[in-house]
Amino acid sequence: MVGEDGEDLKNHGELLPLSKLQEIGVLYWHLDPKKPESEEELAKIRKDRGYNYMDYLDIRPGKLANFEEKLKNFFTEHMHADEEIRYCLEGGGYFDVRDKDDKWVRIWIKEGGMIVLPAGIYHRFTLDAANHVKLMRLFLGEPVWTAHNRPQEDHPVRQEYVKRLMDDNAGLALAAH
Ligand SMILES: CSCCC(=O)C(=O)O
Ligand SMILES: [Fe+2]
Repeated sequence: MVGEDGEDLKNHGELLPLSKLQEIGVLYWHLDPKKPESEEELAKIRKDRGYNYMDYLDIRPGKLANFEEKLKNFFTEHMHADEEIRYCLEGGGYFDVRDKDDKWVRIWIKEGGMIVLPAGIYHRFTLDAANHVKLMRLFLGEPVWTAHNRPQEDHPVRQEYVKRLMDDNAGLALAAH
C-alpha cells in the first residue's frame, strides 16, 4: 500500500500500516486460494457478514467484453451505495481509496488478497503489470454494481460515511486528552 497522488505511484512509495485502512473502514484479509483452510476462512467471512451472492470477474484483454472501456470506468473515481467486496484469485491490481485527508492510498491486491470497501468511500481500480486479474465478487443480497462518480456529497450513503469518519476522529481526539 502506498500514498501520494496520481497515476505514477505504481510499484513504489511508502508502506502503510493496516491500521491506516481500518481508520477509513476498509477491511483486508490475506487468504490463499490454494489452501483448504482459506476456503473455511472465506466461508466464515461470508457467513459472518451475510455475503450470500458470489460470481467471478476475469479482467483481461480479449476475455472481458469492452475491456478498455471497463478499465476506464474502474479507474474513474466513484463510490457505491453498498460495500464493494473482492477476493483476488489470480493476477493483481491496485485499489486506490481516499484517506481522511482526501489523499489516495494504494492497496495492491494479489492472489489471496481479499478486500471490503465500505459503502460511500471514494475509490478507483487499475490492473498491475500482470495486466489481468481474476476476482471473486461478493455481495449481501441482490447485487447492485452502480458506480456513482465523484462528486456525490449529497448522496445519503456518502453523507453517512463521512459522518462516521468524523465521529471516529472526534472519538480519537477525546481519547488523546
Ligand atoms: C473490478 S473490481 C474494482 C472496480 C470497481 O471499483 C468496481 O467494480 O466498482
Ligand atoms: Fe467500485
